[in-house]
Amino acid sequence: MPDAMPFPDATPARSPPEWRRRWTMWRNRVLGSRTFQHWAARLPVFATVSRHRAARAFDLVAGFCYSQVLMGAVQTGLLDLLAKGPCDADAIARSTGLSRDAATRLARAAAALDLAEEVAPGCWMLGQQGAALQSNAGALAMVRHHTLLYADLADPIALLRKDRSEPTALSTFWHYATEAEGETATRYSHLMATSQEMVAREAMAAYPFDRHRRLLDLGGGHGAFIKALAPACPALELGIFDLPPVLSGAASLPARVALHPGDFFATPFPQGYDCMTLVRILHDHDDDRCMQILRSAREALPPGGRLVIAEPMAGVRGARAMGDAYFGLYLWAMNSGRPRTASEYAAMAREAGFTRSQSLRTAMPVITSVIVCSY
Ligand SMILES: C[S@@+](CC[C@H](N)C(=O)[O-])C[C@H]1O[C@@H](n2cnc3c(N)ncnc32)[C@H](O)[C@@H]1O
Repeated sequence: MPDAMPFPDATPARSPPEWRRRWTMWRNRVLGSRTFQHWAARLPVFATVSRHRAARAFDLVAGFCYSQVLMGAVQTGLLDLLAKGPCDADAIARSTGLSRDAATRLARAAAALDLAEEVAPGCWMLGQQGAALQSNAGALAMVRHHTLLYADLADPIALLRKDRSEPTALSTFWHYATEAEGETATRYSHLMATSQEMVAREAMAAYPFDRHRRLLDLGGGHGAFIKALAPACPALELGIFDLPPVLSGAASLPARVALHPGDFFATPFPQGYDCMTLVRILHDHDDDRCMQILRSAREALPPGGRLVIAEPMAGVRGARAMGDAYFGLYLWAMNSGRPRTASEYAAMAREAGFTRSQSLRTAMPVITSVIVCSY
């Protein structure tokens, strides 16, 4: 039975202080005034800010189109093609299977978004954003995977109205991925593994895992995190806990890695590990299930042991759009889980029996934040 939880989104709403209400009303009236907008765009100091705001507003309006240009550039192989060298519209058309006109339109759109660069009239190479993305297999896998998310978001109101009561494209994918044997489990674990490298790098930079003797990665999939950790911590004994069909696909693991097939919600976690990691696990689960995982980890860890939680979190300065807008809707569409703030995790960890939680800084909170819990 799910516990009655004190944490969820149902935190009682409070009214803002009167000054805050008045100030926000006034500010919004001014910013929404056509006269103010007209003058602000022309006054020397205001002009830069106002142009920047206008561009941001347009990005919000047009963001879906930009994402589809990126999807087109990835799925047609345009980014891969441009990585090889300069191409004109005919070469792009031949390689992508588009007409010459369509190829030109896509290349120009990609150039406007810095995915491509027109290095001579009618001739394109990779742009700066394109170069960064094209070399990042994890980001490209996520872009391709977004076809499912966009299918669910085609009618966002309908998605929100369903209140997570009906299957969605994303929930079906994740459901089969964790329940099914074979091809789907492999496809899902591959997606996770390719996007794992950046997360592992950030987590390892934030926390000294080599201070431990034995580490268990809970929900470790095919072992991408463990494989990243192993060379950096040669003395660490390692283990992975995951569902049996997922673990059966794990390959090329170092000999010192023990596999523990099991289910978070039915199998006690193995004992004897002084560090456990939850990398991109908890945000996938609703609060009751999240508490079950935290309690099981607390029971299996010895006093002084550490639970390291690494995932993108909500309410992080500089990464709020990712936490609350992207993951908020992604996890809604998945019909499970929610992005949480570090203080929500600290409260949940306390409830599970941990007495200390510490948030560690990461250089790229858009990729992951890190919290360490102990008792
Ligand atoms: C989002 S993936 C994260 C994988 C990996 N930690 C990473 O960051 O790449 C979630 C992982 O949790 C595992 N998982 C999901 N439900 C589980 C359950 N009930 N018991 C054990 N593992 C589970 C999945 O098989 C998958 O490997």
